[in-house]
Amino acid sequence: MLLQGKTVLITGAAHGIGRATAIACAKQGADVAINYLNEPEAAAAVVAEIEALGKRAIAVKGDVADAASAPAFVEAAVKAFGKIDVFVSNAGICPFHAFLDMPAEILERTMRVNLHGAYYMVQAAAKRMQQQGSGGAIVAISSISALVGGEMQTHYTPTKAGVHSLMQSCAIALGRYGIRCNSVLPGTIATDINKEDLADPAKKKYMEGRIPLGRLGEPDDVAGCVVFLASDLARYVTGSSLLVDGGMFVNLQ
Ligand SMILES: NC(=O)C1=CN([C@@H]2O[C@H](COP(=O)(O)OP(=O)(O)OC[C@H]3O[C@@H](n4cnc5c(N)ncnc54)[C@H](O)[C@@H]3O)[C@@H](O)[C@H]2O)C=CC1
Ligand SMILES: C[C@H](O)[C@@H]1OC(=O)[C@H](O)[C@@H]1O
Repeated sequence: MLLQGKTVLITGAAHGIGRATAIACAKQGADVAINYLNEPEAAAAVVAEIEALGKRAIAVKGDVADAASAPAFVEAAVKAFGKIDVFVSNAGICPFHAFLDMPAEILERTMRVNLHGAYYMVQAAAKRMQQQGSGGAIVAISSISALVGGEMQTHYTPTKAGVHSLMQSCAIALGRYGIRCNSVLPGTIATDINKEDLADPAKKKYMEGRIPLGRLGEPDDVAGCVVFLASDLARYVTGSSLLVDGGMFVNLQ
């Protein structure tokens, strides 16, 4: 088991990639604390699924855009499990919208959730890891969108570039404490975040056609890569990023 005896915290883990990662970590022996925004039933179902695997789990409500939610999440996990070993910053939104008439509130909310939220959470987790004195692993879910643009994502892609950059800088700031920081860059993974966008069959077919492996990603495709970066198999990996996109990025022609 790659995470036996570890405590893992994951933001935005009631659904999608966060949920799959929470369950994958438990399957590898971890106790798991999940943060959720406003889906108490879905969060409770994740907790139940982890407990059925014989591991401990808690769900903590909080909006990652609220700076106070970060220390509250970390404290709740420490109270339940005594320590934290791995932190996964996953919560994110992508309300597709055109650039020229982008409402300020959509821009600002996207920045606050995706970038400020990641910053507050990673900082709170790192503080605790530094106090514990036994290192740790931080993995942030960035995106292929850190590297390429999106017409309806002008507010979103900069946040994902920011998260990727945050991990690079944190790798330097936290390396002396044995805390590794890496990012995962998913391509197009079928989840609630893009359900509406991919409901258009032409758009879905176009996206699939751009992927050499021939299919959209599934949350579990990303979860396995997070487990790897969180585990001691990746003990000399920090400041790095892992594209998990079925080859979409390299498919020019
Ligand atoms: N699905 C995809 O194609 C890709 C997703 N990503 C990233 O993966 C991460 C997870 O997204 P998915 O699982 O795809 O979508 P999802 O919509 O299934 O999950 C996102 C989760 O974040 C939570 N969340 C949203 N705002 C929050 C807030 N303010 N505080 C706490 N939780 C909040 C939601 O409640 C939800 O449970 C996001 O950061 C997204 O940007 C990156 C690349 C591709
Ligand atoms: C939500 C989009 O389908 C998804 O999000 C990302 O980060 C990828 O770039 C995809 O565009």
